[in-house]
Amino acid sequence: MSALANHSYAKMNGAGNEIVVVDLRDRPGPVTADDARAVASPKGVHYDQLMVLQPPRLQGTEAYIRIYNNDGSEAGACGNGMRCVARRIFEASGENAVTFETNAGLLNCWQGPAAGLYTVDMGVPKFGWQDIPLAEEFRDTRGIELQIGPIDAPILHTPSVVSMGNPHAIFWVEDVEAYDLGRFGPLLENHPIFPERANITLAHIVDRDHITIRTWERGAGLTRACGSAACATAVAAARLKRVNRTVQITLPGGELTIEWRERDDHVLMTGPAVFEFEGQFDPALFASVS
Ligand SMILES: N[C@@H](CCC[C@H](N)C(=O)O)C(=O)O
Repeated sequence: MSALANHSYAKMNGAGNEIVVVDLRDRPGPVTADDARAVASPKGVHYDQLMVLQPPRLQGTEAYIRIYNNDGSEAGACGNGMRCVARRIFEASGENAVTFETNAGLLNCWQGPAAGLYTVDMGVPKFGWQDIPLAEEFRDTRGIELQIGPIDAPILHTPSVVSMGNPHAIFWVEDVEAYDLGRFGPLLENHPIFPERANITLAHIVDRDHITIRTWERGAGLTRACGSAACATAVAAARLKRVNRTVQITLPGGELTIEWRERDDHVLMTGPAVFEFEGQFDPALFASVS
C-alpha cells in the first residue's frame, strides 16, 4: 500500500504554480513515481509539483523534501513549492525561518519583507556545461547554438542555459505570448543537447528591473509559474548585462522578486504562497499501482 494512501495533503499554489504538500514526517514511507502519477491522475488532485516531507536526515533541518513532477520524475529544486512548505511550517510552529534538505542541497526559507511573502535562498547558479548538464562542450553558456525552425529563419534560437539545481534554457524574445510553447516546449525539453531534459522558458526583458516569462516545465508541462526558471532567467539576463541584480519577474500566475546577491552569488526568490484547500488521498487512487 502506498505511503500516501489515506494521508492528508494541502493544495496550495506559489504565484500560480500548482503545488501539493504532503507531510510524511509522522508516517515516513517511500513515494514512488507511480504514486506521484496516481496523485496527478484525473481522480486525484491536479499539480505541477508534489512536495513530500520526510523526517529530517541532518541536524538543524526541518525535513528532507522530495519533489516530484506530475510525470513521476523527481526535481532537485522547486522554489514556489518551497515557499508553500515554508508557509505550512511557519503557521504550525510560529517560527519565521527554516532550513530544509532537498536533493539539490540545503535551502533556507524565511518570512518575506511583507505579510504573505516568503523568501527562499535558492543557492548559487551553475553555468558550466557539465553542471547544467549539456551533452557537449559549450564554453560560453550565455548563448548556446541551438535553434528550432528553418535554419535560415529560426523560430527560437541561442538560449542561455543555467542550472538552478535543475536545468534551464532561456530563449530571449520580444513577445512571450507569440509562440506556441505547448508545441515547442516538449521538443526542446527532450532535445538531445539536454541529457537530463530541461525546463524551457521564453523571456522578454522589459527594462533593467523587469522581465516577463512563460515556462514549459520539465516533467510537468505548461505552468503558470516556475520559481527556478525565474531565478535562472534573472541570472542569465544579468550575466548578459541586460538587467540589474535585483529584478521583478512577471509570470502568467503572479509576480516574483529575484535578487542575485552580490556578496555570495546566492539567488534569493521572494513571492507569495497561497493555501487553497486540504484533502485526504483515497487509497483507491493507488490500488492499481500497489
Ligand atoms: N516549479 C518549480 C520547478 C519545477 C522543477 C522542474 N519541473 C524540474 O524538473 O526541473 C519551481 O518553482 O522552481
